[in-house]
Amino acid sequence: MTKTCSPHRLIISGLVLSYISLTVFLAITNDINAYKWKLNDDNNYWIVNGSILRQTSPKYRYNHRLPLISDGIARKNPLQLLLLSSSDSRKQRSTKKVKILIISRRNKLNSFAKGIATAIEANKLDYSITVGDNLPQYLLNRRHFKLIIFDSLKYYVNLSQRNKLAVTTYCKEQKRVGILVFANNESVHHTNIPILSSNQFLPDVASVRIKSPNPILRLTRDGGNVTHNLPNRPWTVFNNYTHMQPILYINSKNGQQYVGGLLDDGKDDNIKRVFFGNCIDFWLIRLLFLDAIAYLSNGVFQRQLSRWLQVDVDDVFVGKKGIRMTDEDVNAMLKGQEMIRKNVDNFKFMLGFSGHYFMKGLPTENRGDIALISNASKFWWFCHMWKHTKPHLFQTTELLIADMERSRNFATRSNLPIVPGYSVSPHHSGIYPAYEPLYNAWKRVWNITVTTTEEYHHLNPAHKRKGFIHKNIQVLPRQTCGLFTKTLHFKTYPGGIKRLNQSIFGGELFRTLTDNIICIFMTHMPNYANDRMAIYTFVHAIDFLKRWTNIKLSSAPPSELGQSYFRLYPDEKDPLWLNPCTDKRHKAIWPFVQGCKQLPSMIIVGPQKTGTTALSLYLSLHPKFKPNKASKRTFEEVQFFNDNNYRKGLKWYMEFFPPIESSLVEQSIRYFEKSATYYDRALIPKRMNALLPDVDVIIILSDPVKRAYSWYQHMKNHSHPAALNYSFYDVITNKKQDRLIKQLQDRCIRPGKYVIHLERWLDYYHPSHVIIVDGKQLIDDPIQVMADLQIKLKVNDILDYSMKLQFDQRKGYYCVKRERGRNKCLGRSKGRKYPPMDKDSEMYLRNFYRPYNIKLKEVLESRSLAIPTWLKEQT
Ligand SMILES: Nc1ncnc2c1ncn2[C@@H]1O[C@H](COP(=O)(O)OS(=O)(=O)O)[C@@H](OP(=O)(O)O)[C@H]1O
Repeated sequence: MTKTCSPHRLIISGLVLSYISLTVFLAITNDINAYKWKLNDDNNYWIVNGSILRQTSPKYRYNHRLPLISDGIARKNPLQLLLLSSSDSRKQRSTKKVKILIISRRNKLNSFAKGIATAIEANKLDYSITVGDNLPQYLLNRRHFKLIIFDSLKYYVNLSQRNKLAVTTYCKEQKRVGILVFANNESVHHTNIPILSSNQFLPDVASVRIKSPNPILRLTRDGGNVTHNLPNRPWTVFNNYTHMQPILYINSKNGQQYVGGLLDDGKDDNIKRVFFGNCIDFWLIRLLFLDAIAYLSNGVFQRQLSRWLQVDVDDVFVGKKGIRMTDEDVNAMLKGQEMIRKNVDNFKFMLGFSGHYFMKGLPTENRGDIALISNASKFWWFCHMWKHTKPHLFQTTELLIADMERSRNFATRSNLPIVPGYSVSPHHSGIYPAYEPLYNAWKRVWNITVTTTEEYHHLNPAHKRKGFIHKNIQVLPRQTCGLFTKTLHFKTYPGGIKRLNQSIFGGELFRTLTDNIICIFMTHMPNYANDRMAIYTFVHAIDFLKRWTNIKLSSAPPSELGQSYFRLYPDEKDPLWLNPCTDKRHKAIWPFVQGCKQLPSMIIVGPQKTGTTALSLYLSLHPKFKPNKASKRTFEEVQFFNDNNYRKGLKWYMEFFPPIESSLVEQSIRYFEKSATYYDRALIPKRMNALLPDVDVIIILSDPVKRAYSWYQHMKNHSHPAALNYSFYDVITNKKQDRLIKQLQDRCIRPGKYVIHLERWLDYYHPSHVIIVDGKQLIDDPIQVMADLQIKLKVNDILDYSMKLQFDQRKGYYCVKRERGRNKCLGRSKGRKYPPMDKDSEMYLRNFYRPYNIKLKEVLESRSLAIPTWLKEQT
């Protein structure tokens, strides 16, 4: 959990004044004004609701009757009910395939368009982005956009007739697709949209105010005049409009009022539009943006108003003497908690403890430890490591378990009300990248079902953090509130208190609270001691949120949050294993770094029955190529990226590629594996690319008709009941719903729809990493295939395979030459003898595959990939 921020020393008095004035200026509730924050080290007393609170040391007492947090809380909590019944959650699910289209004036990567994209992503919605040169062509056949955003007002009003027609036709035909337009420091004097004109209004802005009520307001609430954190860019104001209504007013310093946001409710042409006169980096526009996208998409992109808040206070006993909590700090924390509870139903701080450090501070701080235990029932508690040791550093799982058991004994002795099933790990160690012993020990000692991390997929960017489930433990994304273990005093806050206030009052923290339905923050004990910055931060952030939004905040036990999170985002359940060696932070919390440098650099992905075993054998004859270690557990193939093995985690895969002796490393030996089922499984290109983005993907394409028949024969040989009882023709043409026949039919036919699967691979791999091998040529002339393949694999020492392979009359295939005796051929299950395919089946399948093959040739051609001879002949 420890993160360091190097604090800057600033002059405290000015800061104090500025932050007090800001607080007062924002007219935050009486409670907050009454609460006295500790502003410097000398001023360490507290005023709550007007009176100084200095509680005498509470007696250290054990309360044996303190219960575990019971299901009762969960039952009372509205979360589950709401998520089950909410139309918002249904919409969340249904937005999976629908998207927002951003049409950008300049290029896709300009920072303004990126800002819009980030806001969309942070709200877990999908988008596409185009530069919009040829909109009719772009919009053709793309029916999934429910909203169009222009990042430039000027570009929008000056669209060519052709592009404009394409956009308006699309909006009308796709039924009620709205348009959102941002002015980005631009004025529009002569516009070909008669109802709108604007001129430039330079930055003399005193305040901004929402027009309330107005039809788009839902999440946003009119909080009054905004005078802080105003945008640096000049406003575009709209000065001549008809049939539209203002939604945002700008007040200049000389007292004039202008319109900075407009709504066209679509009465004229059935297309709703919203215009913003400034950019999304102004917090109020970003907030209104969320309402605008909901309004303009007729609710498709509307998100629920409920949010769930969890604030973890990690390491409550861990900390150097002098920065730990005193009993007064504990009282202040309880008071702060009371304030938060007024706005957040069921809220309690969630305290994480490492028992070893209990009572190891200064005398006043030890009284703080006692106060925490005495008030244990007023908080939620979660277990942590006994000495705060990173789990991946334990030598054995037994030692890890023993450490956790010590923690559990401490909790039992101290009667801590442990929240069921929740824990976190020091420095995120073992959660991601997943360290299996941690998952196993957690299950065994604490029956953990939920944890959190900031590290999945990476720490940054924060808005892309996701959740996943591993070994039945739900891992939820955790957010940052801007406070770290070493953030102790306002005066040394990095960037000064101004920076913290910016984050609270509309900035990063405010965005995090508005964007995330479930917000889990990690703070640390010293944030509640010293200047008590955490209380300041959360009380103000929540108050500001209440003032400017209609969001309803509640808290619920983590087990509830876990279930709800994956109900909202079922797509996130499956983890994605990335290479820990490519992220400095991950590398530091992963004990097997040697292994992650040692993964395959080429993979034969299939499809099945195209000659994958033969190709794998040929590759292994090359002195530079090494196949994965054989394993009895997996027979011939590793199949890591398929569901069952993938769930075993990365370490499991790495064991197939043991470290190569150093002499061989110098010769740059390359590992490879072949798993023929990879080719046609939907999730595999994504999973493989996440772990092995630079791997060479080798795909063998043979005539799909013959491939289908080969599979049928294979299954017959394995006594599949449908293959034994039905002819090939019956199986491939069967329309009945018999499960076994359907299953066999599917495996005969589906992999051969090559183009469908290939396009998925090409979504994740550049064609320069995709190598197509002609399956027929692999049978007829493997020596030439291997010569070409070595060139594609950029091998320096080309092996002449005529030295290694020769045709074997008995087998009817090429086999490996041996110095003495018979050739080494593949086993009986490869190159089987079976009767030729019947004509009806062949004709049926030829017709069936024709359109797929035509498309396959087009795709291969368009990516300059090799076209197999059999495909050229058939199309
Ligand atoms: N040298 C050599 N020896 C034997 N067989 C060869 C060889 N080269 C290619 N083939 C063709 O490979 C087919 C088996 O394909 P796979 O190895 O990909 O099958 S599997 O998916 O791994 O089960 C196999 O299919 P069947 O003829 O149906 O057995 C062969 O057509």
